[in-house]
Amino acid sequence: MKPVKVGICGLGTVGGGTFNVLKRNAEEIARRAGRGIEVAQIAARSSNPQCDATGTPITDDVFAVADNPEIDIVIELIGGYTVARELVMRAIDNGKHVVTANKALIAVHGNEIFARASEKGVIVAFEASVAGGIPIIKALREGLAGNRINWLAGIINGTGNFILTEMREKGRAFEDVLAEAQALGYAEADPTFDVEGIDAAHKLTILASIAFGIPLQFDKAYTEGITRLTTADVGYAEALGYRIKHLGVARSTAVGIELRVHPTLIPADRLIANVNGVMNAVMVNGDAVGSTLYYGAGAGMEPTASAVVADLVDVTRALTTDPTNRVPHLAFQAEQLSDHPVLPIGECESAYYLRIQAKDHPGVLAQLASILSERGINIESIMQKEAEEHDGLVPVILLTHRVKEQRIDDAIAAFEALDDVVGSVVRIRVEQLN
Ligand SMILES: NC(=O)C1=CN([C@@H]2O[C@H](COP(=O)(O)OP(=O)(O)OC[C@H]3O[C@@H](n4cnc5c(N)ncnc54)[C@H](O)[C@@H]3O)[C@@H](O)[C@H]2O)C=CC1
Ligand SMILES: N[C@@H](CC=O)C(=O)O
Ligand code: NA
Repeated sequence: MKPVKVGICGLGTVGGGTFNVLKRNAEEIARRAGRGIEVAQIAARSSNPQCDATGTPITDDVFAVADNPEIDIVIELIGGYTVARELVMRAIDNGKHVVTANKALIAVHGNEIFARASEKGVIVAFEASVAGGIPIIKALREGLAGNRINWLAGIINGTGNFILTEMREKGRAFEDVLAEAQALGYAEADPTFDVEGIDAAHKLTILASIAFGIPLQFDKAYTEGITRLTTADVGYAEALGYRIKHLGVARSTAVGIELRVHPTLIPADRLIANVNGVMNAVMVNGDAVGSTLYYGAGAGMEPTASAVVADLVDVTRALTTDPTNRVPHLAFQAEQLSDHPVLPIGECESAYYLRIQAKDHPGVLAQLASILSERGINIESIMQKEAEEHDGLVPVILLTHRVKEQRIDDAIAAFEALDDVVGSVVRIRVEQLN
């Protein structure tokens, strides 16, 4: 059988990795796909020193790939929402299948893209868009298809986890580690997407749709990054037996779906609390299977290429078998997506770590405790440190039981109104992830 012809758009970290893996493992890949996969054209603005593409036709126009009648599958690896969207739509309109690593594109324009792909009878595959090399989309769509998914929680930004790990283990400065993550090809073109949680929110949006059968709703995701975390809070969390990780959490409740990305305290003995560096991990809890955990490299040249190539193999197989019997884009049949609402953050429930800077006066603790008890918030533990010599302020650290976020917001406002409390209260969510 003749090889499937693919075009790579964007020859950066992931594009270069994809070319290299396709070339190095060509024989193995053809044995799995049932036919060869040949890169017939590349669109790139410049060459990539980590990838020798000599002999493959190169253009600087990505639309030339989408319009190339020889090409069966367009691989979008340029990133961004604008040109990438036009490119993918053009490829679909031309009847081509698409493989992309672009979570921003899928989270924001996926509903439109999938509708057009279904109309045209083509596949859009995006395994590399979430958690890099971990086959989490395949696991959710296929491996867990018998379950009602209760919740999922993941470390889904490699750059952010790399920064937190290096800061905690080696005391390195934030900016210094971020620059290294960029040099290693982990970071987004705009690294504020990584450190402000936007990239993780893109990925969480995709996972939640596949887990719960809801349309993609990135605009409803609550997003908080890692830039406001302090080493003091990392230390206090450890003293209480927790690690702080940047998590994406999606939970199905009777009234709606929680969709939130934020730093989170996790008990230090959980496997996911020990996922370090660029590694990602996603826990998925299903009613039949219980809790499961998926772990692997969340970013980088070849780990991400691994997922891109797996999608190419899937599409190639689908081309040679019954094209009407495909796994739906969001795991549920398009006409079966549910309108179960995504909840505003105030309606979401979790436990909380609170750090309050209090004046060293008797009775402060009693005031704090009564504010919580008046609002029906139970205290799990309380820790009061020595007064800091330079300002005489006492850090008071409280862990609460689970409660709706709006009640904690209300308690924090009452704390901050006390004469004996100075500055803003630090609030970090806590998840047990059992
Ligand atoms: N780097 C990583 O570890 C991962 C990246 N991704 C996603 O993969 C995509 C690509 O990311 P990277 O390879 O890291 O980015 P990159 O910046 O290394 O590569 C993108 C390449 O596309 C080229 N490009 C951009 N616009 C173009 C245009 N209009 N015409 C021709 N070439 C164009 C750029 O010159 C660059 O060489 C993004 O959507 C990113 O979010 C997903 C998972 C992991
Ligand atoms: N910038 C992203 C790349 C992979 O999706 C990350 O750091 O996780
Ligand atoms: Na993946």
